[in-house]
Amino acid sequence: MGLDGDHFCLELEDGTKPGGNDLGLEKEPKTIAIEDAVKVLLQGLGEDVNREGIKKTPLRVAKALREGTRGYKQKVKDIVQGALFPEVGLRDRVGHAGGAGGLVIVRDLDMFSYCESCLLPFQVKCHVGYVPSGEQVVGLSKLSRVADIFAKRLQDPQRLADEVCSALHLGINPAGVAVILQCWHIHFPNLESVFHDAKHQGWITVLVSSGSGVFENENADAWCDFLGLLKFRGVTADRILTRDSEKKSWCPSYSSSVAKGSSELIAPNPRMVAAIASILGSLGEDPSRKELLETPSHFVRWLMNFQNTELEMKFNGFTCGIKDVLKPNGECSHNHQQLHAELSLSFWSQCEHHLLPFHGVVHIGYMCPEGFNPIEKSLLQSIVHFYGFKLQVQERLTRQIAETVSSILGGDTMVVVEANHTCMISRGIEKLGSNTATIAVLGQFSTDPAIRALFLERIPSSTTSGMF
Ligand SMILES: Nc1nc2c(ncn2[C@@H]2O[C@H](COP(=O)(O)OP(=O)(O)OP(=O)(O)O)[C@@H](O)[C@H]2O)c(=O)[nH]1
Ligand SMILES: [Zn+2]
Repeated sequence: MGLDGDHFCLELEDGTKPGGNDLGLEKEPKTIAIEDAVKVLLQGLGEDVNREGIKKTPLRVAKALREGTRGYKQKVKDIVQGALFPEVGLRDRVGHAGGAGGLVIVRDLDMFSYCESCLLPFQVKCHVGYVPSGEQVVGLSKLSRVADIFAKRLQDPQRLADEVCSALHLGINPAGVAVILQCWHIHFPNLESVFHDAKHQGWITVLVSSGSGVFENENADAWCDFLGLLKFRGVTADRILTRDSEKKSWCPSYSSSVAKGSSELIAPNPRMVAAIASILGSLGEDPSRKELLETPSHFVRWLMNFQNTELEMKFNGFTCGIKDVLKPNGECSHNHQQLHAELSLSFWSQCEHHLLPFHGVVHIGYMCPEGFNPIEKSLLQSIVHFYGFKLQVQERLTRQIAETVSSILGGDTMVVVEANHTCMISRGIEKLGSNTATIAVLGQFSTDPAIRALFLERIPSSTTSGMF
C-alpha cells in the first residue's frame, strides 16, 4: 500500500497541531513552579534530572497534574446554562414521564480523579440519575461534563458523589438527583512488605452514593428504580458504603502509614514534602486543608519505594542467595531440558515519564535440565520486585528480568510482562481498560517458535479488571 505524505500530516480538523494547545500551559508560572518541584522530587529519589529518559519528566508531570485538576477552573453554570430544553410530561394520564417525573439515567461514565490522601489517580465509573421537573430536561452529555468538573480535582469518593449531586441539583433544578460511583484505587505496597506478603493483587474498591430531592432519603422508592437498572453492573444497595462507615480505609496510604503509627516510619524527606505542598498550592488547592495535611508525606512515602539506593541493598540481599539455585532432585538426568513456567508474579513500578504507577504481572519461562528442581518462586519474585521498584519503562523492566534470570540459569529464558499504565488511562489519551504486554526472549526461546508458543499457551487469560 502506498502512503503519500498526506498520511503523515498531523494537522487536526480545526487546523491546530497536536499538542499545540499546550504551548500556553507550558509557559505559565504555575506549570514552571510544578516543574521545579518535580525536579526536587527526582533529586530526592537520587535521580539525575538530566538523564535522557527523565529530562522531560518535570514538564510531563506538571502538564498531567494541571490537566488532571482542571476542574478547579471550570464552572457548572457555564456547562448547564443553555443546555436545558423543554420536554413535556404525560398529558391527562396518571404516571410520570418525560420532563415531568420520568427517571433519566446515564450509566457507565468512565472518569479519573486524584486521591486527595495520596495524590495517585483513582478510576471512577459514574452512574447519574435524575427525575426531571418543570417540563424541562438537560442535554445528556452535560451530566458527564458536570461530573468531570468535580472528578478533575483532588477528591475522596464520597465528596465527589456529593459534589456532583448537589451541582446537578442546583444546575437543573429537578425533582431529585442520584449519583452512584464505583471507584478503584491502586494498592499501596511498599518495598519491605511485598517481600513478605503477596496479597496486594487487584484493586481497592468502594461504592458510594449521594441523593437529593426525591432521592434524599436512602430508602425512597426512587432508589429502587435507579438501582434496579444498575444491578447488572454489580451495583446493589447492600454494597454501597454507608456514610458513617470508615471512609479513611479507602485510601491505602492511611493503612500503610497512619494506622501503623507514624513513629514506626522514617520521616519523609522535608524538601520533598515541601515540594509536594507547593504543587498542591500551584494546582489551586489549599495545602492546609485538613484532608490534605498528610498528602505530601503519603506521596513521598509512595515515591521513595522507587529510590535507587534502597534497591541496591535489597539486590545485595538476593544476589547472596543466588548460588546453587538449581538443586538436583536426585532423579537421573539424561541431559534433557524441560520448560518451566512461573506465572503471574505481581509487580509495581513507577513510569519514569509521568511519575505514575504501572503495575501488573510477570510470567517467566526457562529451560531447566531434567534431574533438577525448578528455581524457587520467591527468588524469581525478588528479582521482579527488584527491577519493578524503580523509575522504569516496561520494555526495560522486561529485558532486565530476562537478563538476570538468564544469567543465573545460563541462557534460555522468556519473560512476558502484562501491565496497566496509569499514564495511559488517567491522562493524555485516556485509554481506559488498555493493557500493555512486552516480551523478551533469550537463547533457545529466540530461535524456537514452538517453545515460545508452548510457554505462551500456559499464560492465563489476562485478569486486569473485575472488581465489583
Ligand atoms: N515505550 C514506553 N512508553 C511509555 C512507557 N510509559 C509511558 N510511556 C510513553 O511515554 C511517552 C511520553 O511521551 P511525550 O510525548 O514526551 O509525553 P506526553 O505529551 O505526556 O505524551 P502523551 O502520553 O501522548 O500525552 C508517551 O507516549 C507514553 O505513553 C513505557 O513503559 N514504555
Ligand atoms: Zn489514595
